[in-house]
Amino acid sequence: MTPAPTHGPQHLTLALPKGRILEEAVALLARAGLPLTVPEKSRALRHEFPGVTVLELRNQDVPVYVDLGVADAGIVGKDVLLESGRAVYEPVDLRFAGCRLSLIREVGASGDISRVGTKYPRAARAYLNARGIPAEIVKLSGNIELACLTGLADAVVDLVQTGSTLRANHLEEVDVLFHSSARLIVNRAALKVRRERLRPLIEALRGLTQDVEGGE
Ligand SMILES: Nc1ncnc2c1ncn2[C@@H]1O[C@H](COP(=O)(O)OP(=O)(O)OP(=O)(O)O)[C@@H](O)[C@H]1O
Ligand SMILES: O=P(O)(O)OC[C@H]1O[C@H](OP(=O)(O)OP(=O)(O)O)[C@H](O)[C@@H]1O
Repeated sequence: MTPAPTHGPQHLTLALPKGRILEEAVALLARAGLPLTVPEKSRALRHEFPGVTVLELRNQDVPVYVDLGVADAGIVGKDVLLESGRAVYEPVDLRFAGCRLSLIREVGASGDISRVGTKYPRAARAYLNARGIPAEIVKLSGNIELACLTGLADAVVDLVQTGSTLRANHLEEVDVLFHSSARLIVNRAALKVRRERLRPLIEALRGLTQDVEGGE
Protein backbone atom coordinates (compact mmCIF):
# COMPACT_ATOMS: atom_id res chain seq x y z
CA MET A 1 0.00 0.00 0.00
CA THR A 2 1.37 3.44 -0.91
CA PRO A 3 1.47 5.48 2.29
CA ALA A 4 -0.62 8.65 2.26
CA PRO A 5 1.63 11.67 1.73
CA THR A 6 2.12 13.73 4.84
CA HIS A 7 1.59 17.41 4.26
CA GLY A 8 2.43 20.42 6.35
CA PRO A 9 -0.17 22.91 7.62
CA GLN A 10 0.18 24.97 4.43
CA HIS A 11 -1.11 22.13 2.24
CA LEU A 12 -4.82 21.40 1.65
CA THR A 13 -6.37 18.08 0.71
CA LEU A 14 -9.82 18.44 -0.86
CA ALA A 15 -12.47 15.77 -1.44
CA LEU A 16 -14.47 16.47 -4.62
CA PRO A 17 -17.13 14.27 -6.20
CA LYS A 18 -16.89 13.15 -9.79
CA GLY A 19 -20.12 13.76 -11.70
CA ARG A 20 -22.22 16.85 -12.13
CA ILE A 21 -20.73 18.79 -9.19
CA LEU A 22 -17.03 18.50 -10.15
CA GLU A 23 -16.72 21.15 -12.85
CA GLU A 24 -18.58 23.89 -11.01
CA ALA A 25 -16.81 23.05 -7.73
CA VAL A 26 -13.39 23.39 -9.35
CA ALA A 27 -14.37 26.64 -11.08
CA LEU A 28 -15.66 28.11 -7.81
CA LEU A 29 -12.56 27.04 -5.86
CA ALA A 30 -10.36 28.57 -8.57
CA ARG A 31 -12.26 31.85 -8.23
CA ALA A 32 -11.73 31.59 -4.47
CA GLY A 33 -7.98 31.56 -5.06
CA LEU A 34 -7.02 27.88 -5.29
CA PRO A 35 -4.87 26.97 -8.31
CA LEU A 36 -7.15 24.19 -9.61
CA THR A 37 -8.28 23.03 -13.03
CA VAL A 38 -10.75 20.27 -13.82
CA PRO A 39 -8.75 17.02 -13.60
CA GLU A 40 -8.08 15.62 -17.07
CA LYS A 41 -9.91 12.52 -18.16
CA SER A 42 -7.51 9.90 -16.87
CA ARG A 43 -7.61 7.01 -14.46
CA ALA A 44 -5.66 9.04 -11.88
CA LEU A 45 -7.80 9.54 -8.78
CA ARG A 46 -5.50 11.87 -6.87
CA HIS A 47 -4.57 15.17 -8.55
CA GLU A 48 -1.74 17.41 -7.39
CA PHE A 49 -1.77 21.21 -7.73
CA PRO A 50 0.52 23.74 -6.05
CA GLY A 51 -0.36 23.51 -2.34
CA VAL A 52 -3.51 21.45 -2.99
CA THR A 53 -4.28 17.76 -3.48
CA VAL A 54 -7.67 16.83 -4.96
CA LEU A 55 -9.16 13.41 -4.19
CA GLU A 56 -11.78 12.46 -6.80
CA LEU A 57 -14.51 10.45 -5.07
CA ARG A 58 -18.06 9.19 -5.39
CA ASN A 59 -20.50 11.70 -3.85
CA GLN A 60 -21.38 9.57 -0.85
CA ASP A 61 -17.71 9.09 0.07
CA VAL A 62 -16.96 12.82 0.35
CA PRO A 63 -18.40 13.24 3.91
CA VAL A 64 -16.53 10.11 5.07
CA TYR A 65 -13.15 11.36 3.85
CA VAL A 66 -13.72 14.76 5.45
CA ASP A 67 -15.11 13.42 8.74
CA LEU A 68 -12.21 10.99 9.15
CA GLY A 69 -9.69 13.73 8.35
CA VAL A 70 -8.16 12.21 5.23
CA ALA A 71 -9.43 15.30 3.41
CA ASP A 72 -9.36 18.71 5.12
CA ALA A 73 -12.43 19.93 3.25
CA GLY A 74 -14.81 18.86 0.50
CA ILE A 75 -17.80 19.82 -1.59
CA VAL A 76 -20.95 17.72 -1.59
CA GLY A 77 -24.72 18.04 -1.99
CA LYS A 78 -26.74 18.66 1.18
CA ASP A 79 -28.80 15.59 0.24
CA VAL A 80 -25.75 13.32 0.39
CA LEU A 81 -24.47 15.05 3.51
CA LEU A 82 -27.73 14.50 5.41
CA GLU A 83 -27.93 10.92 4.26
CA SER A 84 -24.35 10.28 5.44
CA GLY A 85 -25.23 11.20 9.03
CA ARG A 86 -21.73 12.71 9.41
CA ALA A 87 -21.63 15.75 11.71
CA VAL A 88 -18.97 17.68 9.79
CA TYR A 89 -18.66 21.46 9.92
CA GLU A 90 -20.66 22.96 7.05
CA PRO A 91 -19.67 26.62 6.81
CA VAL A 92 -20.86 27.64 3.32
CA ASP A 93 -23.93 27.03 1.18
CA LEU A 94 -22.37 27.23 -2.28
CA ARG A 95 -25.75 27.73 -3.95
CA PHE A 96 -25.30 25.54 -6.99
CA ALA A 97 -26.58 22.02 -7.82
CA GLY A 98 -29.94 23.14 -6.45
CA CYS A 99 -32.62 20.44 -6.30
CA ARG A 100 -35.13 18.96 -3.86
CA LEU A 101 -35.68 15.52 -2.39
CA SER A 102 -39.29 14.57 -2.97
CA LEU A 103 -41.87 11.86 -2.54
CA ILE A 104 -42.96 10.82 -6.02
CA ARG A 105 -45.84 8.66 -7.26
CA GLU A 106 -47.53 7.85 -10.53
CA VAL A 107 -49.92 10.63 -11.55
CA GLY A 108 -53.21 10.13 -9.66
CA ALA A 109 -51.97 7.31 -7.41
CA SER A 110 -53.99 7.28 -4.20
CA GLY A 111 -53.57 3.84 -2.58
CA ASP A 112 -51.53 3.16 0.56
CA ILE A 113 -47.78 3.43 0.32
CA SER A 114 -46.38 0.07 1.34
CA ARG A 115 -43.02 0.01 -0.46
CA VAL A 116 -40.74 2.95 -1.26
CA GLY A 117 -37.71 2.85 -3.58
CA THR A 118 -34.88 5.28 -2.94
CA LYS A 119 -31.17 6.08 -2.90
CA TYR A 120 -31.85 7.93 0.39
CA PRO A 121 -33.12 5.32 2.91
CA ARG A 122 -32.28 7.41 5.99
CA ALA A 123 -34.21 10.45 4.76
CA ALA A 124 -37.08 8.28 3.51
CA ARG A 125 -37.30 6.42 6.85
CA ALA A 126 -37.38 9.67 8.84
CA TYR A 127 -40.09 11.07 6.56
CA LEU A 128 -42.28 7.95 6.71
CA ASN A 129 -41.82 7.47 10.48
CA ALA A 130 -42.83 11.09 11.13
CA ARG A 131 -46.10 10.38 9.30
CA GLY A 132 -46.71 6.95 10.82
CA ILE A 133 -46.45 5.20 7.43
CA PRO A 134 -45.08 1.68 8.04
CA ALA A 135 -43.72 1.20 4.52
CA GLU A 136 -40.84 -1.04 3.52
CA ILE A 137 -37.87 0.84 2.06
CA VAL A 138 -35.94 -0.63 -0.85
CA LYS A 139 -32.47 0.83 -1.39
CA LEU A 140 -31.73 1.45 -5.07
CA SER A 141 -28.73 2.94 -6.86
CA GLY A 142 -29.98 4.93 -9.86
CA ASN A 143 -32.88 5.63 -12.25
CA ILE A 144 -35.01 5.47 -9.12
CA GLU A 145 -38.19 6.55 -10.90
CA LEU A 146 -38.28 3.18 -12.68
CA ALA A 147 -39.30 1.57 -9.39
CA CYS A 148 -42.64 3.39 -9.63
CA LEU A 149 -43.17 2.62 -13.30
CA THR A 150 -42.52 -1.09 -12.89
CA GLY A 151 -44.47 -1.64 -9.67
CA LEU A 152 -41.33 -2.46 -7.69
CA ALA A 153 -42.51 0.28 -5.33
CA ASP A 154 -45.68 2.34 -5.03
CA ALA A 155 -43.71 5.52 -4.33
CA VAL A 156 -40.11 6.68 -4.60
CA VAL A 157 -38.07 9.31 -2.76
CA ASP A 158 -35.74 10.98 -5.27
CA LEU A 159 -34.31 14.27 -6.48
CA VAL A 160 -36.29 16.69 -8.61
CA GLN A 161 -34.82 19.70 -10.35
CA THR A 162 -36.61 20.78 -13.54
CA GLY A 163 -39.29 18.09 -13.21
CA SER A 164 -38.62 16.82 -16.72
CA THR A 165 -37.87 13.27 -15.53
CA LEU A 166 -41.25 13.24 -13.77
CA ARG A 167 -43.11 14.54 -16.82
CA ALA A 168 -41.38 12.09 -19.15
CA ASN A 169 -42.48 9.17 -16.96
CA HIS A 170 -46.05 10.18 -16.00
CA LEU A 171 -45.04 10.76 -12.37
CA GLU A 172 -45.87 13.55 -9.93
CA GLU A 173 -44.28 15.13 -6.89
CA VAL A 174 -46.50 14.46 -3.88
CA ASP A 175 -44.39 16.14 -1.18
CA VAL A 176 -40.99 17.79 -0.70
CA LEU A 177 -38.75 16.34 2.06
CA PHE A 178 -36.12 19.10 1.82
CA HIS A 179 -34.22 21.37 -0.57
CA SER A 180 -30.56 20.72 -1.38
CA SER A 181 -27.57 22.59 -2.81
CA ALA A 182 -23.81 22.06 -2.83
CA ARG A 183 -22.05 22.74 0.48
CA LEU A 184 -18.47 23.28 1.59
CA ILE A 185 -17.69 20.85 4.41
CA VAL A 186 -14.62 21.05 6.64
CA ASN A 187 -12.90 18.70 9.09
CA ARG A 188 -12.99 20.31 12.55
CA ALA A 189 -9.41 19.33 13.52
CA ALA A 190 -8.09 20.56 10.15
CA LEU A 191 -9.80 23.88 10.78
CA LYS A 192 -7.40 24.37 13.68
CA VAL A 193 -4.24 22.86 12.16
CA ARG A 194 -4.73 24.40 8.70
CA ARG A 195 -6.49 27.52 9.86
CA GLU A 196 -4.31 29.81 7.73
CA ARG A 197 -5.44 28.01 4.57
CA LEU A 198 -9.03 27.16 5.50
CA ARG A 199 -10.23 30.45 7.01
CA PRO A 200 -9.41 32.52 3.90
CA LEU A 201 -10.98 29.83 1.70
CA ILE A 202 -14.21 29.89 3.74
CA GLU A 203 -14.32 33.68 3.64
CA ALA A 204 -13.63 33.81 -0.11
CA LEU A 205 -16.36 31.24 -0.83
CA ARG A 206 -18.82 33.14 1.37
CA GLY A 207 -17.97 36.32 -0.53
CA LEU A 208 -18.55 34.63 -3.87
CA THR A 209 -21.82 32.90 -3.00
CA GLN A 210 -23.77 34.86 -0.38
CA ASP A 211 -26.06 37.79 -1.12
CA VAL A 212 -24.41 41.09 -0.24
CA GLU A 213 -27.43 42.17 1.82
CA GLY A 214 -28.94 38.92 3.02
CA GLY A 215 -25.86 37.19 4.47
CA GLU A 216 -26.20 33.43 5.01
N1 LIG B 1 -31.05 16.98 -11.71
C1 LIG B 1 -30.27 17.61 -10.84
N2 LIG B 1 -30.17 18.95 -10.87
C2 LIG B 1 -29.39 19.62 -10.00
N3 LIG B 1 -28.66 19.01 -9.04
C3 LIG B 1 -28.72 17.69 -8.98
C4 LIG B 1 -29.52 16.93 -9.87
N4 LIG B 1 -29.36 15.62 -9.59
C5 LIG B 1 -28.48 15.60 -8.56
N5 LIG B 1 -28.11 16.83 -8.17
C6 LIG B 1 -27.17 17.21 -7.10
O1 LIG B 1 -25.86 16.89 -7.54
C7 LIG B 1 -25.30 15.87 -6.71
C8 LIG B 1 -24.48 14.95 -7.56
O2 LIG B 1 -25.30 14.36 -8.55
P1 LIG B 1 -24.70 13.31 -9.58
O3 LIG B 1 -25.79 13.05 -10.58
O4 LIG B 1 -23.35 13.72 -10.05
O5 LIG B 1 -24.51 12.05 -8.63
P2 LIG B 1 -24.76 10.53 -8.93
O6 LIG B 1 -24.05 10.18 -10.20
O7 LIG B 1 -26.21 10.27 -8.84
O8 LIG B 1 -24.04 9.92 -7.64
P3 LIG B 1 -22.99 8.78 -7.45
O9 LIG B 1 -21.80 9.42 -6.84
O10 LIG B 1 -23.70 7.84 -6.55
O11 LIG B 1 -22.69 8.20 -8.82
C9 LIG B 1 -26.48 15.24 -5.98
O12 LIG B 1 -26.07 14.69 -4.73
C10 LIG B 1 -27.40 16.43 -5.80
O13 LIG B 1 -27.00 17.20 -4.70
O1 LIG C 1 -36.08 17.07 -12.39
P1 LIG C 1 -34.98 16.76 -13.35
O2 LIG C 1 -34.34 18.00 -13.91
O3 LIG C 1 -35.40 15.79 -14.42
O4 LIG C 1 -33.79 16.08 -12.51
C1 LIG C 1 -34.05 14.98 -11.67
C2 LIG C 1 -33.27 13.77 -12.09
O5 LIG C 1 -31.85 14.03 -12.01
C3 LIG C 1 -31.23 13.02 -11.20
O6 LIG C 1 -30.92 11.91 -11.96
P2 LIG C 1 -29.55 11.70 -12.73
O7 LIG C 1 -29.69 12.29 -14.09
O8 LIG C 1 -28.39 12.19 -11.93
O9 LIG C 1 -29.51 10.11 -12.86
P3 LIG C 1 -29.51 8.98 -11.70
O10 LIG C 1 -30.94 8.69 -11.41
O11 LIG C 1 -28.84 7.83 -12.37
O12 LIG C 1 -28.74 9.50 -10.52
C4 LIG C 1 -32.35 12.61 -10.25
O13 LIG C 1 -32.10 11.32 -9.70
C5 LIG C 1 -33.59 12.64 -11.11
O14 LIG C 1 -33.79 11.44 -11.81
